[in-house]
Parts: sequence; structure tokens; C-alpha cells
Amino acid sequence: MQTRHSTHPAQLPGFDTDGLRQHYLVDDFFVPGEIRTVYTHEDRIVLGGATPKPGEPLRLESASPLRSQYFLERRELAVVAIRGTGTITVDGTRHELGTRDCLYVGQGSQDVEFHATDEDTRFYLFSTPSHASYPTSVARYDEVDVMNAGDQSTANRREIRKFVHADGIRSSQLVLGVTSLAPGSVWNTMPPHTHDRRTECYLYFDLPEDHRVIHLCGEPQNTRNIVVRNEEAVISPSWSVHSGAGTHSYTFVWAMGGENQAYDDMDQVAVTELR
Ligand SMILES: O=C(O)C(=O)C[C@H](O)C(=O)CO
Ligand SMILES: [Zn+2]
Repeated sequence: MQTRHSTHPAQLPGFDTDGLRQHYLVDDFFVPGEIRTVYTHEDRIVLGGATPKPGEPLRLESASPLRSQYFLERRELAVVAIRGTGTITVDGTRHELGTRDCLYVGQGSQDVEFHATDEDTRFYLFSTPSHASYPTSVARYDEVDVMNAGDQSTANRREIRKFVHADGIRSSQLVLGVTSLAPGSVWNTMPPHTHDRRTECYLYFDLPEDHRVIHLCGEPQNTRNIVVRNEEAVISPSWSVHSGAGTHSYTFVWAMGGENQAYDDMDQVAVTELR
């Protein structure tokens, strides 16, 4: 488990390209046969990738930054199958996940194992501290409500699906969903926002290998950008905008941890205020 420390908003504009990437970009966490995780001190979120090979399940183990006997002793977890399909067993109960489905695993679950059905199955993991146990449950991509946003004329037509939130799968603090851009649309979250009470991470996927997303970060009046490839994530501290334009349409998992779970508790930023 890699550790990332928190940064002050005044530091971000001073980072060069490598500095921005070291602090905020999470790459290469999908490695066949491995579970790779990153612990960020921003709201103590753990994000990661589990890439089991068919017939060789992977078990989620605790790690020294957690100082716990098992991973979910004081945490909750959401898992999204971003490629392929598979099964996750939680304390012996099997949960089948189709592509883009989400499994929420409640605090106190001791034994979590990832099984791949396909050669290229990839599970994205997002975990926050939790001091209450909520039931483990699955949300199906095709069954949750769809929020339509944006317009083709501004190249930001997209579908927002909320999986773990106040009116969906209940959790202690974790909030998570998936947003999918319509063909020909490239902008997410524009106009952008911050939310002072939550850290958010975006994991971009379904982006062709020869395309990139230019992800905007930093305080609204002092932005920088990070060039992101398929299946890479960006950590956005509470003071940072998190928005991006792709050279192609794409899908992303957005996930948050922090003070509240109110999706609309956002500080909106007008396009004209950005610098
Ligand atoms: O495309 C969007 O707009 C989003 O998906 C926004 C995220 O849901 C978000 O940033 C929630 O805070
Ligand atoms: Zn947000």
C-alpha cells in the first residue's frame, strides 16, 4: 500500500508536471495477479485495483498504514467492475458483478476475495473509514436511476448514475457513482465545482489507449492540468476543481469521502471565473 500525504492549495500551482502527477495521479494499479492500493491522507481514502486471473482469486489483506487485523475492521468499501465480469465473496457469500456493476461491502466484513470470470476482469476499489456497519449490497448499472446532464452543443452530454448515496445503497460516509459520456461528448463536470466537505477521486475508464483526458485540478482561479490515460485516477482534495475534457468520450467512477453525503452540496464555479 502506497501512501500519499495531503497538500496545501497554495502548493499545487508550484508543482511541475512530475510533481502534480506524484501527488494527485494514481496510475499502474491494475496489474494482473495483484491487488494494488494507495492510502491518501485526504479524508483517509484508500483507492486501488484488483486484477485477479481466472481461477486465481485474490484476497483483500490489511496493510500497515491501516494498523488493523483485517482491511475492513474500521472501513467500508465499494467495488466497481470496470472491465469484464467476476464474483466477489464476502465472508463466504458470493456476489456476481457484471461490467460496471457495483458492490458495497460494509465495515466488519472479514474475508473479501476477488474472482475473475474473464481474462481482462478489473475491479476498482474505493474505501473510506467507517464506524458503523451497513449491509453489503449490489447496485446494477442497468437498474439504478439515470440523471441526464449536459448537451451535445457544449460537448458534455452524459449520464450520471449514483450507486452508493443517501437515496441508494446506504453507507457510513462513502458516496460513489459512474458517469458515462455520450459519443462525441468529451467534457465532464463543466461548469466545475468544489466541495469543501469532501475529497473526490475520479477513475477514468473505457477510454481508447491512444486517447487522453486532460483533467483540470487546483483552486478555481489557479488551475493546472494532468494528462490521464485509460484506467488511471486523480485525487482531488476538497479545495480542488475536478473536471476534464477527453480527446474521445469515456466513462469514469467518481467517489467521495468526508463530512457529508449530500450530492448537491457543491460550490459551483462559473466557467467565466476559471483561470
Ligand atoms: O459529470 C459530472 O458532472 C459528474 O459526474 C460529477 C460528479 O458526480 C461529481 O463531481 C460529484 O461531486
Ligand atoms: Zn464533485
